[in-house]
Formats: sequence, structure tokens, C-alpha cells
Amino acid sequence: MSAVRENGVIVAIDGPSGAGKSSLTKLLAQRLGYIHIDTGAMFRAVALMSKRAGIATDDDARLAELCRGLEVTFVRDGENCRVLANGEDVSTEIRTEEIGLLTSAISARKPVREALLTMQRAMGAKGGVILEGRDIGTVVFPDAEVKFFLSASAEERGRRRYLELAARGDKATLEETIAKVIQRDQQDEGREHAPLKQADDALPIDSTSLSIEEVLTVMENAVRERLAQDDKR
Ligand SMILES: Nc1ncnc2c1ncn2[C@@H]1O[C@H](COP(=O)(O)OP(=O)(O)OP(=O)(O)O)[C@@H](O)[C@H]1O
Ligand SMILES: Nc1ccn([C@@H]2O[C@H](COP(=O)(O)O)[C@@H](O)[C@H]2O)c(=O)n1
Repeated sequence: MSAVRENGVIVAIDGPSGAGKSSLTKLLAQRLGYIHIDTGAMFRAVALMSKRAGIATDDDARLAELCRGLEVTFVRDGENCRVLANGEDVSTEIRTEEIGLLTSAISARKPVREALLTMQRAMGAKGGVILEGRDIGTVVFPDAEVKFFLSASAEERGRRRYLELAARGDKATLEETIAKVIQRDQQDEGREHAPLKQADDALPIDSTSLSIEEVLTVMENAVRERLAQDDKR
């Protein structure tokens, strides 16, 4: 137990698409015995449900109503985590590039951000969690004990996403994938509400030339250093 919170510290990992947030959050959570909260998956679930309901991306009233009736939960499945929207497993459907782009539009809407902000704070308040997203260290938990801002060049992030999509049989070209990564960056950084940006007290990590293991070592050392400080208090 952390001297700070009941279940441990709060770790925030923010950064642009394809930087490695989900990969590192999953591994770091395993190393620390912490809960992995994929806030992107929550926004993706809202986007998927809004698409099914035929809700326009700027229809704030209907988006607010949808969020009021939506429960997003995470269920462990071996080493993986399934994403449930009102009990339905939407883990695969929310991962398409189409939903990814729609999510960038949906997540710019204030009612959606307010609804998910409440959910995310409730999920993480007691600590012992790692939340990955775009605004964790700046908006959701500005008092998080450990914050990282994980980035990489757009070309490298596009290459990673291209390999990931190709492995799933997606026919997108590398150039198309890099362009979509840049488009999502611009949408996430340029929006009015909770834009993607590095918290002033976040540790920046540029993973362009680092392996997943190398990034994990930097992150784990930083968290354990903070835990050691708390134990001395
Ligand atoms: N440092 C790294 N070196 C090489 N490949 C990496 C590195 N970090 C992540 N990857 C790979 O890049 C792809 C994207 O990683 P991941 O999904 O974790 O990124 P993300 O930041 O969560 O992206 P998004 O925000 O779009 O969900 C995955 O296939 C992952 O294995
Ligand atoms: N805290 C967050 C997390 C995500 N978003 C938006 O969701 C999109 C998908 O996120 P992934 O991490 O699954 O790629 C992302 O592009 C953001 O538009 C957000 O706004 N805030």
C-alpha cells in the first residue's frame, strides 16, 4: 500500500497514437501488479455505439444521452483484457482504423469527455492503477504520482501501426497509415477540450529508437523510485 493512496500510486501514460502506450501499460501493470485502464478503449466504445445509433459526431445532446446509458468495463482474459460496452464484448470492433478516426471526432465533444472523466476518476482514485490516454496527467489525474509522456516520430509510429494492421490482414499502405497517424495527432492536439499535450511534470520518453523492453525499464525504475520515496515518508 502506498503512503499516498489505498492501493498504490496512480501512473499516467499519455502520448500520441502508436507511441506504445497500450503495450507498455500492459507490461508495466503486470510488473507492478497494477490495474491497466485503457481510456482510449472507453472513447472507442462510445464512438462504436454512436455509429450504431446513427448519432452525428456533433450531436452533443444525443451523445450525452448515449454516455449516460453506457457502462464500459474491462474483463481480464488471461494476459489480455476484454472491453465490454453494456456487457457486450466490443474488443475487436473498436480497434478498426475507421473507429479510431471516428473516436478522434467523438472525443472532442465536451459531454463525452465529461462523462468519461467521471468514470475514469472513479476507476483510478484509490491508486494501484496505470491509465493510458491523451489527458491523464493534465486533466484526469493532474495529481498522479508518476507521469510519462510517451512519443515517437510520426514515421515510426505509422510504421508500427502499419505492421500491426498488416498482421491483421488490413491492406492499408505504409504511406496511408502514416498519414492517418498524423491526422489523428492533429485532431487530438488541436481540439478545445482536453487536448493531447505533455504535462509539465511528466517524464518524456521518445521511443523512436528504443525497444519496448528499454522503455519498460525506464518506466518501471521511475515508478519504483517513487514508491521507495513514499515508503520513507
Ligand atoms: N518501442 C517500440 N518499438 C517497436 N514497436 C513498438 C514499440 N512500442 C510499441 N510498439 C508496437 O507498436 C504498435 C502500437 O503500439 P500500441 O498499440 O501500444 O501504441 P498506442 O500508443 O497504445 O497506440 P494507440 O494510442 O493508437 O492505441 C504495437 O504493434 C506495438 O507492439
Ligand atoms: N484519454 C484519452 C484517450 C483517447 N482519446 C481519444 O481516443 C482515440 C483513440 O485512443 P487510442 O489510445 O485507443 O488510440 C484517440 O485518438 C483520442 O482521440 C482521448 O481523447 N482521450
